This record gives sequence, structure tokens and C-alpha cells, in this order.
Amino acid sequence: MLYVKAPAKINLTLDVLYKRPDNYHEVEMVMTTVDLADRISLESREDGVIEIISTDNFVPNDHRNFAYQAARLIKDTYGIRQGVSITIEKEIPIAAGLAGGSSDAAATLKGLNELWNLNLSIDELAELGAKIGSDVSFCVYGGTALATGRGEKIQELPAPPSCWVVLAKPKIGVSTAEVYGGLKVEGLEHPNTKQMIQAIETDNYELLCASLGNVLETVTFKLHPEVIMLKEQMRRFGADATLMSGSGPTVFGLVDSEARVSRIYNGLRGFCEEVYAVRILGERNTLA
Ligand SMILES: C[C@@](CO)(OP(=O)(O)O)[C@H](O)COP(=O)(O)OP(=O)(O)OC[C@H]1O[C@@H](n2ccc(N)nc2=O)[C@H](O)[C@@H]1O
Ligand SMILES: Nc1ncnc2c1ncn2[C@@H]1O[C@H](COP(=O)(O)OP(=O)(O)O)[C@@H](O)[C@H]1O
Repeated sequence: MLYVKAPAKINLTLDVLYKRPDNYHEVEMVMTTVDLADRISLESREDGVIEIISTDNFVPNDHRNFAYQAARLIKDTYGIRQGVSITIEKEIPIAAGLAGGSSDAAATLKGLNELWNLNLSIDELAELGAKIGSDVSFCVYGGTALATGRGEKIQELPAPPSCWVVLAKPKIGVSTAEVYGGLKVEGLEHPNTKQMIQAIETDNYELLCASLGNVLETVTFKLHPEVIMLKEQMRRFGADATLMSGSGPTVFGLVDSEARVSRIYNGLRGFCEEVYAVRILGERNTLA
């Protein structure tokens, strides 16, 4: 049995440059992993079957599961005869903008590389991951990175300034495809990606807070106005800066003092069930 951690990501910036002919959007995103993670265990089996076991009823247990797709891809690409039982202990909220499914796929790719002695490099695993979803390559590397293309081209960045991240997810799920589909690229207010990278490279927490930005907020705010309210509440309870992660609806707040973390956490818990106080992981993953 092999255990692999699958951490969630947040988007510190998310910019869309244009809509591509293949119907994806060309993006520029600064992403980082946080220490809220699913736990994946993998057990090789001789009958060739890929089995998904999860206690969470909202996690698909068939070919729709991204971890299933990762195992299928490895089996088909490298002609592997064995199967695998994949147990997913879900901690990351689903359809939340935190890349839970993509991270499960990335952890499965890394785990199977080890379990089946494939000796693939992290770059090869990231390339395989891009076939499953745009966020999977980033999840293979973890840490902090600039993601471009449709999200699959990854340039490593140093760890951001140390701080706390309070995450709050309203009781709604958001479809990534619907949010991208509702975006009007003309007239967008673009985040300053270069300034965000500078903030990270110079370890400047104030500049990082000032550089947060996500163009998808405009779409999700229209669909679900409660997300704006949550951002405002978080700010009122004392977060230094707030942003929606990915396509949402999770909102995160950055805080540099531990005392304020509990105030924000306790304040939000009053009207939002899913609240987490976590740290930025910062460093890149090593292979499983
Ligand atoms: C918005 C982001 C930000 O990190 O994350 P989430 O909110 O999903 O966590 C990502 O761009 C989501 O990546 P991911 O969830 O892997 O998306 P995919 O499965 O590749 O694509 C789902 C759908 O989103 C749209 N899509 C996705 C990526 C992209 N660059 N342009 C798009 O237009 C397409 O309609 C696609 O069919
Ligand atoms: N391992 C998995 N964990 C969670 N959801 C999954 C998984 N595999 C496939 N899905 C499907 O992917 C959809 C998006 O889920 P998720 O990756 O959690 O969100 P997001 O794209 O917002 O980061 C879910 O609605 C779910 O049906």
C-alpha cells in the first residue's frame, strides 16, 4: 500500500488573455499549494481492474473520477497489466476552485510511477497530467508557479512570504466550464501578474496582498452574489486581503498574524459551515 498526499491549490492571480480557437482560454495564473489535502492510498492488484473507493458520495467512483483517468492513462500509455485500488479520503471541498480532483489525479500519477517502478521524471508526469485537465500539471509539481497556456505550462517560483490562509466555501458548487463560458474578455480589469511575481521574489507580503486578482470573480459574483458577501465578511473580520480561488466559489483571506486567524475563523464559522485555516506549502513536491 502506498500513501500520497494531494494538496489543494489557490490562485493568487488569475488572468485571461483571450479565448482560443479550441474553446479554452489562454491564461496567466500564479498558483500555490496549501496544507489542506486529500489522502490517496494505492494498492496494486493482479486482475487489471481500476477501483475507486471513497467515503464521499459526491466523488464519482467510475471513469469520471480524475484519479481513475490518471490510472487508465498510465496503464494504456505504458502497457501495464496490473490494476489498482485507489482509496480517496476527501478533505478538499468538491467543485470549489481548489483543484481537489486535479490534485487527486496528480497524486495518482506520482504514486503509480513509484508503485509500478516506471521511473518517469516529474516533467513526464506533468505532461501526462495535462491530458486529464488543465490544472493537473501544476498539481504534479505543487509549490508555487506561474501557469500559462491553458494552465498546463508551468514555471516554478519561490515560496511566497509566510502567512496564514483562511478558506471559506459557501454551500454551492460551481462549474468551471460555465464560469469560463460566461466570461467577456473585452474590457476586463487585468491583475498585475508581474507585480505578483515581484512580490513573491522579493518576499514582500504587503505587495503580495495588493497584487491579488482574479478575472473570473466577475462571472461567479453574478451567478452567486453570496460570494461577494463572504469576501466582505472576511475583510471585516480582519483579513489583510481576500480573493476568490479559481472559478470559485471558495474565497480565501491572507493574514500575517496568528491572533487574527482565530478571530476570522470563528467569525466566519457563524454562517459558513466549511471554513479552514491553513498555511501556504510553498515548496515544490518531490516524487512520491
Ligand atoms: C479555473 C481554474 C484555475 O486554476 O481552476 P478551478 O476553478 O477549476 O479549480 C482552472 O483554469 C481550471 O482548470 P481545470 O479544472 O483543470 O479545467 P479543465 O478540466 O481543463 O477544463 C474544464 C473546462 O473549463 C474551460 N477552460 C478551462 C481551462 C482554460 N484555460 N480555459 C477554459 O476555457 C473549458 O470550457 C473546459 O472544458
Ligand atoms: N477525485 C475527485 N474528487 C472530486 N471531484 C472529482 C474527482 N474526480 C472527478 N471529480 C468531478 O470533478 C468536478 C470538479 O471537482 P473539483 O476538482 O473538486 O473542483 P474544481 O474544478 O473546482 O477545482 C466535480 O464536480 C466531480 O464530479
